[in-house]
Amino acid sequence: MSLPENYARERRVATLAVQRATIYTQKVFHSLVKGTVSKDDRSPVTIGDFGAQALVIAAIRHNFPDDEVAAEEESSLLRSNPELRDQVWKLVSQVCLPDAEEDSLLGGPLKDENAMLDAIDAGKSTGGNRGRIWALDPIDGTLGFLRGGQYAISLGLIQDGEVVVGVLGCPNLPVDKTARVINSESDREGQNDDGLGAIYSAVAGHGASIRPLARRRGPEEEPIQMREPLSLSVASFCEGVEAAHSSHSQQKAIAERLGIVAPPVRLDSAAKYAVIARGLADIYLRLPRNLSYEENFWDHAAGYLIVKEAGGEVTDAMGRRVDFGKGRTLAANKGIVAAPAGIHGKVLEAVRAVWGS
Ligand SMILES: Nc1ncnc2c1ncn2[C@@H]1O[C@H](COP(=O)(O)OS(=O)(=O)O)[C@@H](OP(=O)(O)O)[C@H]1O
Ligand SMILES: [Mg+2]
Ligand SMILES: [Mg+2]
Ligand SMILES: [Mg+2]
Repeated sequence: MSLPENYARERRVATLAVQRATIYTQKVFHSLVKGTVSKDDRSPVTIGDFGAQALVIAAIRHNFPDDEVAAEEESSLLRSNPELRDQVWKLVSQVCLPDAEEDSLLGGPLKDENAMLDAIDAGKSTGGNRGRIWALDPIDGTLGFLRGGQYAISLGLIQDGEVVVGVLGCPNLPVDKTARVINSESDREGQNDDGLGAIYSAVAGHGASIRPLARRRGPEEEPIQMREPLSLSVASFCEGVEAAHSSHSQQKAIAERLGIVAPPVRLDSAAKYAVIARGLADIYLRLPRNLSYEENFWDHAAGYLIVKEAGGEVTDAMGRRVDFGKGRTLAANKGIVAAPAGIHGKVLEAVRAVWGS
């Protein structure tokens, strides 16, 4: 089989599929704000996850019918709950891209509820290190999504165990690299939402780029590059919000050891990868508190490639290469350390001193 040189078609389809799914999740979020969807239970998350997964997988299957997809959700809850299913379908059936030609590239609207359920269930690949497998998280950072903070639609193409295409839709990240990163609805006060929403993408060996989410037509892609901080004393790091997912105290000790003085930027989801790739912060630390936890590979595939292609290095917390060919989880790895290539070694030394033993 001859390999496509730069995966241009894969990147284009993935970017548009992620754009369509973000339009959908924003619709869900607004119906949540308006009160048409209740915030008390998990339904907004569920409606968001299921619909976004259906929209992305339908687009992939339309364009690459021989590829496998491994995605977070499956449809049994929707099949047994007609009311929820109707809510999802009502929103899914309204979503299209602003540009008709681009929308038809994705296969146009989904046909009916059954097509939606089938698309959701086409995400059951078990992963592995052979062939082409798309890893999809339809909403990563579900808690951030609910809060009106950061969440991401994360889509990566893994070929023979290597990530070759990565796309991250980040509806609540600024396009402008000097803007503030919000992480809740209340952070937005006084801020103009117009500049929010970016899609990051990367192809192995071909760099990473950003484009605004809301652009109507044309590429408007801009290459991105990480900052190489002149000294660690001016660097900043980002970490997750949930103290159960990573050790804030150990991450603080590592930052102190490195001479980092700025407080951590805390945000949910794979948007953390986008934030360092864009130069809004420098280092992403995810040191597990629970050593038996295996990271889902869809939480990392896209972000990993975007950071690498923006000039970064990404390993696990023990300095090992991140292995995406082990199934639906990163079974051979623990935690994540992502930093500009020039300082990654130093960061790892500090991680080893504080955590490695
Ligand atoms: N115990 C534990 N340790 C590490 N990671 C876990 C754990 N439990 C869940 N998850 C996964 O975390 C995903 C959300 O990651 P975040 O980076 O947004 O979380 S955090 O902000 O760091 O707290 C989240 O993804 P989503 O479910 O898509 O939101 C989970 O896949
Ligand atoms: Mg996730
Ligand atoms: Mg998810
Ligand atoms: Mg989840």
